[in-house]
Amino acid sequence: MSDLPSTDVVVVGAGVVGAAVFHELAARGVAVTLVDERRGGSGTTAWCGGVVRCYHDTPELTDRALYGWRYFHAFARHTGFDVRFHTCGFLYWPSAGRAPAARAEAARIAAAGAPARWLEPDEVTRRFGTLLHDGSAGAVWEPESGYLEADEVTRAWLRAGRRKGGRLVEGVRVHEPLRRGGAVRGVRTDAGTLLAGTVVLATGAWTPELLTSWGLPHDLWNQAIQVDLRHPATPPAGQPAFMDDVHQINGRPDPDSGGVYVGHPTGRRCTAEPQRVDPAHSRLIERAGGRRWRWLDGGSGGGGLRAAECHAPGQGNWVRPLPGAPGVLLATGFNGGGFKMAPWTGAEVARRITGTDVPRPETSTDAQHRSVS
Ligand SMILES: NCCCC(=O)O
Repeated sequence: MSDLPSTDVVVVGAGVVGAAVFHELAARGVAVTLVDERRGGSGTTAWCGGVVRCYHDTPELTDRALYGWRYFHAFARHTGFDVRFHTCGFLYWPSAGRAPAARAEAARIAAAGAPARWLEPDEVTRRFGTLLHDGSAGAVWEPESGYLEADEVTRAWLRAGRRKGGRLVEGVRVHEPLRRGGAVRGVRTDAGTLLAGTVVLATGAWTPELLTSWGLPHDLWNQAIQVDLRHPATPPAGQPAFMDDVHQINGRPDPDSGGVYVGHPTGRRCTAEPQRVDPAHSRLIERAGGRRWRWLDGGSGGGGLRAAECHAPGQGNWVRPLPGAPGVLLATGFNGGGFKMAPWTGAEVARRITGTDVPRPETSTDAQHRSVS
């Protein structure tokens, strides 16, 4: 007996990744049900900075991110809903010794149709010098990258997925897998059983404890992330989103408040529950960030976020079957970068379930994106 209507695919977790998978499957005519114990988008996604950039240290991850970059630039065409892509630009400083590889990867990104190029140190200083303390290293510059509001994107995917026939079940907890003949064929929930051909776990930071409670071995873990909202004395005009492997900081502007989000890795393992901002870590953020950005000298703090990210070994990005649990697909372990990978994840899950490739998303402005400003 099924207490919720049976479905081809049940997706567990209505964060940004689960919502992307839900929409992609529904758009492709798959009967899909998305279940979350909370309102969709109200978990870790509610705290997500929504940065979308192309550059990564490996071509495989860059290509996945490029897929997302193109998709987000054509979000309305894919979903029917308009969500603004804030193209504040993205600046990436590689760690010492990686500059030649970063320069080559920027050229590869540009050849793939997304504006990106290597800026020599004097050009970094010329463009961003009023903002910088340390502009001495070269950097990758992506003028058409930036961020989207993750909660808006998630709710748009959920609405679009429902309009395309997907079923969204919020406020219902998934307890355990339903096993039939050696495979997982659904889940038991607060609302009864839900039979499904495939179970997709898009459970983010809840994945490690979920798998442990299901008795399934895994090597995923959660790491605490802290990102502070800083309010410079003078709002920094022209502030790009950034990732800095020299000083170990990342962030993006927040025009609504005139501030800038700045994060610095905590390196600490944690449970899935959101935490309060740790003032000791805020001091580390201020110190590390102040080595790069001049505006961190003055100004004030304005809160921030401290939450858990699900990490996987190696380069992460686990969109794959779960060993020992036929019928289960994992879509997690993005090591903090799940937002920009969500479109690729939706396409990859759809490919694995339907056995067909998903065409690369084209933006209406692909051609004009070939030249770098
Ligand atoms: N956790 C923030 C990472 C952002 C990014 O990967 O671009």
